[in-house]
Amino acid sequence: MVPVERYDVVVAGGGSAGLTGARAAARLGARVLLAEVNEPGGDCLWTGCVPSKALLHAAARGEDFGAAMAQVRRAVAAIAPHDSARALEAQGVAVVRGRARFTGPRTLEIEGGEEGIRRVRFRYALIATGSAPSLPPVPGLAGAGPLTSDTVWEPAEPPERLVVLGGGPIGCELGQAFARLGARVTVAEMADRLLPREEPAAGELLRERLEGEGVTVLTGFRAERVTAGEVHGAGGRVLPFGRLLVTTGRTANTSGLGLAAAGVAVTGRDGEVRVDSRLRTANRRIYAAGDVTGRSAFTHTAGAQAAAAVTHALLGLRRGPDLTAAPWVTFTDPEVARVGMSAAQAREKYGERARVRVLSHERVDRAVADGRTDGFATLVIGPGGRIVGATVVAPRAGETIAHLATAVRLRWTAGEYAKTVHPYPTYADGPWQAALEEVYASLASPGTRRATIALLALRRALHR
Ligand SMILES: Cc1cc2nc3c(=O)[nH]c(=O)nc-3n(C[C@H](O)[C@H](O)[C@H](O)COP(=O)(O)OP(=O)(O)OC[C@H]3O[C@@H](n4cnc5c(N)ncnc54)[C@H](O)[C@@H]3O)c2cc1C
Ligand SMILES: NC(=O)c1ccc[n+]([C@@H]2O[C@H](COP(=O)([O-])OP(=O)(O)OC[C@H]3O[C@@H](n4cnc5c(N)ncnc54)[C@H](O)[C@@H]3O)[C@@H](O)[C@H]2O)c1
Repeated sequence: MVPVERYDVVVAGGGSAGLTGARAAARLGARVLLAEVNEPGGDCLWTGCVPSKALLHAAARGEDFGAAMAQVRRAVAAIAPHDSARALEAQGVAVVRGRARFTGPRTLEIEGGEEGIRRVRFRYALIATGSAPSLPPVPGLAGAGPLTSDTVWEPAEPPERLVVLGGGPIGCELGQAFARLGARVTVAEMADRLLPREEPAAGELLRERLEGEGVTVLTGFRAERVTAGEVHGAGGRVLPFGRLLVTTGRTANTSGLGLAAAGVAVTGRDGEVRVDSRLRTANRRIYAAGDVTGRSAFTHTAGAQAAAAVTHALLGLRRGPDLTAAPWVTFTDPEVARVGMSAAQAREKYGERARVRVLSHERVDRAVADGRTDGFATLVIGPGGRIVGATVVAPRAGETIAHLATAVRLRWTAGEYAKTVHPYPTYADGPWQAALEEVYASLASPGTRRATIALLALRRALHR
């Protein structure tokens, strides 16, 4: 009979959410066990953020394919020790290699570790099992041996005639990187533009940039079937390919987790773990964070959710993460960075009370000096003049968006944002100038103008 071990917190999955959740629980003094089926690190480290950013960096430097792949391996190897079982154990987290499966509302089993099956009883559990690439139900697609973001890191040479199906963040980042590394790339997107969740101008600008680099971009392309070496789209469009890379979305990892035994509900549509605003599942002792919830698609938001979930479970503190002000970045060249609402979302929510300021980077001296005036900054302003969203498209836009995230979180007005003097010449000057324009526009309103003219006249009389 296998003895039952007892822990305050058991974490299933050692990716961005699980690592942060386990460390946070250990820091609070809890007995924590982390179960991970592979090496800890998750998608971000092994097949996601880290390799894709390393690949983009190597591609931007004009390295050859072999050198770029070596850079990918170096980056992963340099970061892996920080997420390793050994590092976690040193931080007070017990780690077991194996697959976790709930056997009841307060128990789970971990199978596959060196010690065979482990039986565990928990006070709280955190489901952090992430997501996996999903293939759309296109006849012939699975049989064509498509690459995904899980497997694209294997080729020794640039894939010849690469068709990337899906022009979201993964498709655009990898499509640009592989094109710069010498592959002939087509990106085929179902929507009418690339990055359809972002400001329309961002997708259009990226399209121009990619086409300028020799990538073929097809929008409004819905794949209907795949035959030997060809993707057939609606309207008779045919795309020949050497390799296919499918980047059309991801599915939550919930199968085989024993969720029914644990009383954890999943959403009907996509099978994600259903959570409330405190990240609690239908079983109040079990929380979930990260991609598996469908409410987070980024490493930083996964970590924020996991830390909030563990704090709530162990200390009862109601500190849900405020993801309305969590920024995100697509690391193409130029980068597309966003926080909060798009212009369209704000107009839908606030109607006439929404205002949008767009500043072309032709007016940002740093962009002029760099010869990179193709970008722009958008400030989305809601009721009371508050900044409710922003987009920056530029080199290193991800750095610029961080300050705007503070503005959105603290509900600053454009005037308050403009009070922080920004360094010159930087790309951060773009949103700052956009905020200043908003301030100048309010100064030009008839009421304010009358008041300043009256004050001027008074001061003239006093100081002749
Ligand atoms: C190509 C690509 C690029 C990306 N770039 C970025 C980026 O630049 N910035 C960004 O913020 N995000 C990026 N992302 C998204 C980011 O990687 C994910 O949002 C993040 O990894 C999600 O973290 P997670 O903890 O929810 O899941 P994961 O990191 O996937 O971790 C889940 C872990 O659970 C384990 N697991 C699954 N089932 C079980 C089980 N039953 N028992 C035990 N363990 C289990 C898995 O092995 C895995 O290690 C990118 C993703 C991809 C694919
Ligand atoms: N830099 C980052 O932070 C980063 C980078 C990569 C991925 N991610 C995250 O990972 C998640 C997954 O990314 P993704 O790009 O795979 O998914 P996604 O859902 O963001 O984009 C998939 C794209 O594929 C298109 N599509 C769907 N079915 C199609 C079909 N049959 N034919 C053609 N196009 C089709 C969609 O319209 C969409 O634009 C996202 O939520 C993303 O935010 C983040």
